[in-house]
Amino acid sequence: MAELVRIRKKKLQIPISRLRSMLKQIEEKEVDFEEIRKNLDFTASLLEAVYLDGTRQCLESEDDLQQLQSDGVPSEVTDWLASTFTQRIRRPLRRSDEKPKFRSIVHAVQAGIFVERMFKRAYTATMPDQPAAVINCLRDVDRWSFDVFALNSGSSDHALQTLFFELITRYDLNSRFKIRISCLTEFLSALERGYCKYNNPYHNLVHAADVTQTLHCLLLRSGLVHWLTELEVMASLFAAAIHDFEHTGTTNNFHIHTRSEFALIYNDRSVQESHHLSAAFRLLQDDRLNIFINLTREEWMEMRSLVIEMVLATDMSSHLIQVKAMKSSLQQQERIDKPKALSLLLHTADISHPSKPWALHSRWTKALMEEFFRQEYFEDLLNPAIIPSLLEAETGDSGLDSFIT
Ligand SMILES: Nc1ncnc2c1ncn2[C@@H]1O[C@@H]2COP(=O)(O)O[C@H]2[C@H]1O
Ligand SMILES: [Zn+2]
Repeated sequence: MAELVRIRKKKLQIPISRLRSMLKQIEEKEVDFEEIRKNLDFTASLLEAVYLDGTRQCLESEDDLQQLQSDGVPSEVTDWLASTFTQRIRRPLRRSDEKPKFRSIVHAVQAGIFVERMFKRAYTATMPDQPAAVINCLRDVDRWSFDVFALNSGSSDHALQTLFFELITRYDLNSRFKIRISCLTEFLSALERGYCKYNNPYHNLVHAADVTQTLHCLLLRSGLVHWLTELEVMASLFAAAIHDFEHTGTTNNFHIHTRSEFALIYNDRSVQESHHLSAAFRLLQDDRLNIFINLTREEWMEMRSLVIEMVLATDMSSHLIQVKAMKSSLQQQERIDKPKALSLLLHTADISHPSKPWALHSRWTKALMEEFFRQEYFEDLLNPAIIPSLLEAETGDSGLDSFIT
């Protein structure tokens, strides 16, 4: 966008200076009509070109919406797609300050040493007291086909703790950031409790573990990990682990339309994502849970900013914008903005299950369908036309509170 503005400004410089020169001629009463005619002609054609260019840009962004529409697709579906994958009714996220770009030579050298150290630790980081089933599962932690459900059963419903612990140890981030094991354990227990708060079939600690492992796999297999500092790897894993913390099992649109407490707090903007971030960072306010207590102020600021950007980008309504921005950066061979690349990677991991082996994908799909159906049930409950009859049929009373627990 900044590039477009720059090109447009440059294009307009010549006609602006010609207009100024004509004004000067008129002011000085030294009018050369032929020159003025030529200058006006030139200025008009340039303005027309800029106008057409602007119109084309607008039409191109409309294309994204049109891609979602096709004959035979019910309007409810296209509406849902548009409200889920675009920000049609919302203002685009405001870009924060210029973000750091890809690394300097010093960072590259540091990263090389870091990755080498990580590979030396592979498969040795598992806690000695872990059950054999867990150790077995973790052997596949670098694979796309990693079975997070098996890890969850093997670890007695502690997939997130187990996986995060394993990855942090493997990348040696606990040493780098002086994270005490007891603090990490306390933090991870609190994190898991938050994921259990609403008893969601899909948005639970297994999903968080899945997304964290998938992000690790993407970083490793794409080689991107070589381009990241330890702080960026830490931020990425942390962002993945917290990205759906205390998810209510309902969508942002549900919050907005029911005028929920969260929608009111976050002014209808990325309602859930804002809450996941806020609630997870709130955990760190307690020193006993603050795994980043030993970071310098600068490290903390960088970490927090990156995590916020990444988690906000998991809002599905920024999907098309993100994909389009990355495509255009790649086409124009621009330098890739690191936080943008990491955000897209986290978003990719978040919606990756359809590309996983069938057994995993079908299990995720069933869980998600179940969650969507529950939401529909709540929607019916909140529909004034349905509430009385439904409540009488189900509970015999007419109080909503006793129903939604
Ligand atoms: N296979 C799928 N089909 C439709 N929606 C999906 C699918 N997988 C994930 N999602 C949605 O994509 C969202 C990505 O962010 P969340 O994990 O918060 O919630 C996820 C689901 O609501
Ligand atoms: Zn998610």
